[in-house]
Amino acid sequence: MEFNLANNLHSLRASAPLVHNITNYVVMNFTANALLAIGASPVMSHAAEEVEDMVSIAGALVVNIGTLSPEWVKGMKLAMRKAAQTGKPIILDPVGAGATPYRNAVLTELLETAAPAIIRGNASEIMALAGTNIQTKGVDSTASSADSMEAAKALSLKYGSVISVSGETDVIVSGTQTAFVSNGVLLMTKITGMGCTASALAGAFAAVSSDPFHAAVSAAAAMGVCGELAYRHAKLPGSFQIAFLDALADISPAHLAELSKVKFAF
Ligand SMILES: Nc1ncnc2c1ncn2[C@@H]1O[C@H](COP(=O)(O)OP(=O)(O)O)[C@@H](O)[C@H]1O
Ligand SMILES: Cc1ncsc1CCOP(=O)(O)O
Ligand SMILES: [Mg+2]
Repeated sequence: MEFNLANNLHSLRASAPLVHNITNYVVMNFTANALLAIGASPVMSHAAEEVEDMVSIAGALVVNIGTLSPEWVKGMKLAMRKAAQTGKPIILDPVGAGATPYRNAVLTELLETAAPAIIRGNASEIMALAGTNIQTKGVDSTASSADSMEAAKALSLKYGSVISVSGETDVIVSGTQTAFVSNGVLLMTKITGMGCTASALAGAFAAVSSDPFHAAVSAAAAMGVCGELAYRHAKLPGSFQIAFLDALADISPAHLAELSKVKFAF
């Protein structure tokens, strides 16, 4: 299937998919607004009592371990199992992988529960998940996406997942296919939740696409292009965050495709 970014954004807006997020306290509001802005329908829900029902009516499940605790892990596992049973794509954001043994242990449990369609993280997180000896600095990366290529390939083969590594250039790996997205601005690293937003958008694109590789590339490109558009209006973090939401809502499918810098390697 040919990659068509404009069509992918058009499909997203045409069906406004419900995206079920089990995500962290820090970014809930921002990622919900980002999903609404691009044209999806977000719901944040983590209670074990309801996650199976919620994921059953959603188009995709985004699991983000940013502020995890044992009660939430129960909800994550139930939701992931149900998503796998009902054929809903799972997007896993391994926030802070490699920072603490608890995070690493929970990630092992989650990956044993169900294979994600897409794992989206920064380079340190992806390297930690692949077993490379690296210490993540809290939730921020200490490595570049180029350093993580081997780890991303190994993880993709191990879980059959698309691995999307963010950074100056986003690298998206699916088996033997790789894509490089070189959009974005450095200021994006100075606003909390930009990576989590990339994962949430991957959920929205995955909900409307049968190809998780194309969904992950679309999300990375939409993030980067909207970052560049926002930077035309706002050069400081507070105003940039708002301008970024505006860009997500304002961009047309054709304009997104025109400004994207995506390269594929096979
Ligand atoms: N140095 C950079 N230059 C341009 N864009 C970047 C840079 N670093 C990250 N980004 C973009 O910022 C977003 C968040 O990525 P990142 O900061 O790596 O994630 P996280 O917040 O999970 O650590 C992504 O869309 C990514 O492409
Ligand atoms: C700061 C912080 N602490 C726990 S989760 C979180 C948000 C991380 O968001 P992102 O990975 O998108 O920067
Ligand atoms: Mg992150």
